[in-house]
Amino acid sequence: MKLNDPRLFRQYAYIDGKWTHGSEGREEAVVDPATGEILGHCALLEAAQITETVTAAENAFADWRAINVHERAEKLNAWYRLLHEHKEDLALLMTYEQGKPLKDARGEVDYGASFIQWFAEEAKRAYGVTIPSHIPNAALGTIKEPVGVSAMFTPWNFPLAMITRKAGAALAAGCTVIVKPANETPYSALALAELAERAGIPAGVFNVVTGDPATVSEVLCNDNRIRNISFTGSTRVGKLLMRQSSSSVKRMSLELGGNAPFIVCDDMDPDVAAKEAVAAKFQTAGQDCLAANRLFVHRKIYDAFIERFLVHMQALKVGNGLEESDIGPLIHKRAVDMAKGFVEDGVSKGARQLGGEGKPPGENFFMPTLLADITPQMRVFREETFSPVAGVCAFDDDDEVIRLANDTEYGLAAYVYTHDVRRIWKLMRGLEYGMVSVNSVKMTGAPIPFGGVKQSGLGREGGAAGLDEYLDTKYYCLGNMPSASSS
Ligand SMILES: NC(=O)c1ccc[n+]([C@@H]2O[C@H](COP(=O)([O-])OP(=O)(O)OC[C@H]3O[C@@H](n4cnc5c(N)ncnc54)[C@H](O)[C@@H]3O)[C@@H](O)[C@H]2O)c1
Ligand SMILES: N[C@@H](CC=O)C(=O)O
Repeated sequence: MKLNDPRLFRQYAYIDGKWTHGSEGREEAVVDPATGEILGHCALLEAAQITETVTAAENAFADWRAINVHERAEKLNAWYRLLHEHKEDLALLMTYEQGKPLKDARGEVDYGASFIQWFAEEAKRAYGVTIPSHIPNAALGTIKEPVGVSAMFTPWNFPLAMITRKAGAALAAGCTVIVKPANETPYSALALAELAERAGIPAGVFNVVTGDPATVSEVLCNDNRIRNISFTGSTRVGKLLMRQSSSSVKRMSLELGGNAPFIVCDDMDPDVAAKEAVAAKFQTAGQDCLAANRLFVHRKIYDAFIERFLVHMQALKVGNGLEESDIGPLIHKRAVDMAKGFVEDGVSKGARQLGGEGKPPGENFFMPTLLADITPQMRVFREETFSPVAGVCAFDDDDEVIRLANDTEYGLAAYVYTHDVRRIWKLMRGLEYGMVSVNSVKMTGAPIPFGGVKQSGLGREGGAAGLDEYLDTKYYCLGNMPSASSS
């Protein structure tokens, strides 16, 4: 891996401003999912080292929260600028460890950096309120205070932006942070630590620990000094962290799985809708919580839509992310086997397999596939495929499609395509999802409250709500105050 700035490639954990290996010398290989080559290693820290990290973050908290918010914002803005300055290296690191095409990796660096800048500004407006008093001669109000040391578990599909969306908010609010990146993609996180240090973020404020996920989560979830746990990943692991954290009653933000419906009404041009559906499905090889998993298309345009979808899907180039491809590898062989399982299950229950031809360019690649005529009995309908496998079925009216789309335990994001304003309103209100995007594939960004309902998660990331996840509201009552009136 040839970086312009080789110091961005770090293989040790970053604790209290120091680069640290595991105290027992244990480490794990990090593999390029496109080629299977070993890129390097990451340290497997021992439980005692995780506890020491909490101590460092706890010690740093008093000073960090006390810094004037404008000064904190200055440091965060310096970090933001460094991400842009090193965009090419960060994108390259990401493509090597995650596999996504370089153009998408560059997009993620921009996306990730935008959270840091946005929260640096938003923290200046973390206002409390004054409350007209019901108590004679009292002054009532609220102030916002940082919750304390915050631990973050982040996924391999967006190795940089899922860190900055959490850490940008937490640091801006005055919290200190411990990030545990996915073992598949530690290098983006460690490069962020290197840049945080260069930006002047003090030792102990931003820490990156690597290690066995179960060991790290056991320590962090049970430590009383950790006041907030934020996780992005599978619903299965989210539930595990909730259980582990219950002993110490922590704040929790969970961004879990999605099973996004993509609804196309009969007033749409099938080609336009199909092109958008392909864009909403195949980014990051379908390993995206926002990926359009189930396509619901009005029966009148169903066949035409499928025909155009296949044309756009088959135009996508599958290959190594370093070689101008559109679809890179899946994260590991297990994910390829999962994708095959969805196809086999659907076909065995009557779905038509469309696409998927051609020889994959490597063991971890999967050719984009559409399963037509899917039913709620199939796994592709019920589960998030997290792969380039999509399912499509026809619907006849709006009530039916709302029922079908809501027939899932998930509720993260939904897409609606129609120009009929009455249908837009009906579908938008009827869909049990945290986010509904109408006639647009792009819906995310720093200012929006990203998050789900049902088993897709708790809390919001991004926007003012994202900052609030890291702030406690303190109510004050100043009694017996000299007052011009009783309020
Ligand atoms: N929402 C997302 O952005 C997102 C991201 C990654 C994976 N996923 C989900 O994961 C599934 C497939 O990925 P997978 O096989 O790697 O899933 P997984 O559930 O085994 O792992 C998901 C992530 O959780 C972490 N993890 C596992 N055990 C943990 C623990 N005890 N404590 C803390 N973190 C732990 C892993 O390091 C990994 O990064 C997909 O179907 C998808 O639903 C979702
Ligand atoms: N694509 C999502 C991340 C989920 O996997 C986002 O934009 O935040």
